[in-house]
Amino acid sequence: MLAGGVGGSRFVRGVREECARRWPDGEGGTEASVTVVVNTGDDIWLSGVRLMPDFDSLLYSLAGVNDTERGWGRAGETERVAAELREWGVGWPWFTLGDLDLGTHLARTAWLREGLTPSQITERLQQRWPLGVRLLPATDTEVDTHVRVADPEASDPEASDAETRGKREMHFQEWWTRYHATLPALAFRQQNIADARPAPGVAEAIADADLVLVAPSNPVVSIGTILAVPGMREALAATTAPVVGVSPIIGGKVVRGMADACLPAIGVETSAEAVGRHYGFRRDGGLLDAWLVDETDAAAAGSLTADGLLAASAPLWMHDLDRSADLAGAAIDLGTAGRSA
Ligand SMILES: C[C@H](OP(=O)(O)O)C(=O)O
Repeated sequence: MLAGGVGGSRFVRGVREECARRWPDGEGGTEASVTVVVNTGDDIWLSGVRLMPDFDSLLYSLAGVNDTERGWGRAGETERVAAELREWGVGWPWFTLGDLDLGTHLARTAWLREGLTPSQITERLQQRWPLGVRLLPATDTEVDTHVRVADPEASDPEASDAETRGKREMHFQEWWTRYHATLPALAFRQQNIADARPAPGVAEAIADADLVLVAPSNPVVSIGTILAVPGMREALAATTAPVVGVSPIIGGKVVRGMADACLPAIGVETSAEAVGRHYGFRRDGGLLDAWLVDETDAAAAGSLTADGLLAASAPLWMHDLDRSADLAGAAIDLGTAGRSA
């Protein structure tokens, strides 16, 4: 499965639940083996520590130690260290690091300093709780996403170059957290992306899969970053497993997050059909064998089907674990249909 952290967590928990329903192993787990290839484009160095927000969201959520009310971070979190950092003028005052969360970042940074790779570290972090799925970072290379934004205040009177006037670039986390994606995004750029390779185990997991699911995550900064890693698209094109995507857009609106602020930068409309066509179908050299949209977007599925593509509709709202599992079941069924088609 390919996933980001927010929509990704809910969907992955649904997949784990649905696998336990369909293929129980008698101990409350499942015989199915689920591997999640996690977006690393949101990662950042901040206050001297390495953050991997999507990986940590998945880790905390699958472990059941996440803050379900805020939708991010650890349950029972305190912010004493963040208050001290603010006094020292270290880090970003608008980006609060919780104390428990900082423990994870400190451990990760200590292991990085010891020479471990991000995939070795994520493996270590997963040993603390039985997650029931395996999480792999998409790549071990630091591919932090930067956003080029339109900002009239960035006008540098000295700048003679129309290309740079009224524009500036910032880390994705600053755009997302400080500006809540309100500065119009012109482009997204992942640092070092040309030198990146899929992390160890990623290409093998895709090659050996019976089914590949694309979570209803942000198509630009989460799934888009995973797909931008050189070698990833080739691995997905080569697998014999059906690739089934789930739309992150319902009725022309984002389910959560701010994908609608990202899609215009890549010239894609905020609609279930447009995102499906943007991923493209394997028949035409794209990503998908099948695309799952919400029932309210049944017309989009009809329009894709009329073009000879496999698409279906099902309830996509993941209000609770049961509904997330039902959605995962619909995606698995669509994959089975894709395989026999
Ligand atoms: C909702 C979506 O979640 P993610 O891509 O982190 O899974 C997003 O943040 O736009």
